Amino acid sequence: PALPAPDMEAVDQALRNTLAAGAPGALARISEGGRALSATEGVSDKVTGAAMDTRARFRIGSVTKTFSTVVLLQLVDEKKIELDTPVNHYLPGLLPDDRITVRHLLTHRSGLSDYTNAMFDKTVPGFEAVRNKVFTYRELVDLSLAEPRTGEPGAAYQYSNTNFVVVGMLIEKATGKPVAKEYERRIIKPLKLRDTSYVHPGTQIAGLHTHGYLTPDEAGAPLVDSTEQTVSWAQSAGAMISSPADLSTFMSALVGGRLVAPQLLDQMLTMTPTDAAGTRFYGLGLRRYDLSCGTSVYGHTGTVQGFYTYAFTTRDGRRSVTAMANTSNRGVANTALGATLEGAFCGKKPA
Ligand SMILES: C[C@@H](NC(=O)[C@@H](C)NC(=O)CCCC[C@H](NC(=O)C[NH3+])C(=O)[O-])C(=O)O
Repeated sequence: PALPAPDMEAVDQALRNTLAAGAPGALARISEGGRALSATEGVSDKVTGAAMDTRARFRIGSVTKTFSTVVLLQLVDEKKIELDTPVNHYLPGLLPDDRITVRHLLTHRSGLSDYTNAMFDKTVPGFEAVRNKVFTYRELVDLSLAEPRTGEPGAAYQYSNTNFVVVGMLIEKATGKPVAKEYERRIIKPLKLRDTSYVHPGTQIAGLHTHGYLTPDEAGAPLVDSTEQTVSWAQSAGAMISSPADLSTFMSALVGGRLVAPQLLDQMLTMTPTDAAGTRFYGLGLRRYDLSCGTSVYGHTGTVQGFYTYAFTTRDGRRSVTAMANTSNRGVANTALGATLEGAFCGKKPA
């Protein structure tokens, strides 16, 4: 069934609400049938006053997890990795439990704790301590293994960046190549994603880009320009750079079967609920949101210092939406910005 036309007034109101909540800027870009509708509010650079621009690049945070999942599932299709094989079979001795499988990583059911909770317990000091640091994958995994596990393998969904750091290790072990090369040749080149790159440990966002501003824990404290960082604390769990158009191209190509084999896409789309209301789900490195109008959308969210992103598409990939606010922390952006999805996919609310 055709979707109702996007309600751009509602989308823009959601952006204005995001600014009222403290974001310097916010944007939404809706692509459908080769056309794009855009909405922007506020500034992408607090110093120059440059306006938010849907052509600009930015840090996509955990949307990176879906890119990493695509690469891993291509390796599964090539019989280099099996989903239900223990991780320690490929990376001997890495994890303290031989029962943790590759699938547990992609579904956040490994029980491995998320080292970023302690790392960023104090938001700005935590960020300043790591923004120029370069970690090895092993160092990040060791941070996690120093903490108690959150549960038995396979027992429950518990979001953890550690899972996708291990996914990066699996990709590099199976291919003998850095993940940057695998993203490039398996996704970025084939889809011609000209604004998408993985430049870890570089700290710059090349070309036209949005500045990100981290909101401190202390109410009223000045925002911190967090645009430049290595994102080495996240890497294959969150260090990708992209643009609204590229993310929409990626998400619609994914659900359209252009990136992973059909039976593996089916597994990626096999969801378990992650919220009490039963409207939020997680599959393999992919979220599903069930919107108020009954439409299910698929994609991922991303939180990296100074940037909050939603990148979602319909099941048939016909309509894709990228929304982004250039601040993060204290839920400043999430809720208000999330309302863009309702306007973009559900159209005008019934009177
Ligand atoms: C949940 C989210 N995950 C991600 O995008 C990953 C890469 N980011 C995080 O885990 C947040 C790290 C702290 C950010 C910092 N927060 C703090 O420092 C809190 N003390 C910030 O808000 O910028 C997702 O999937 O949407």
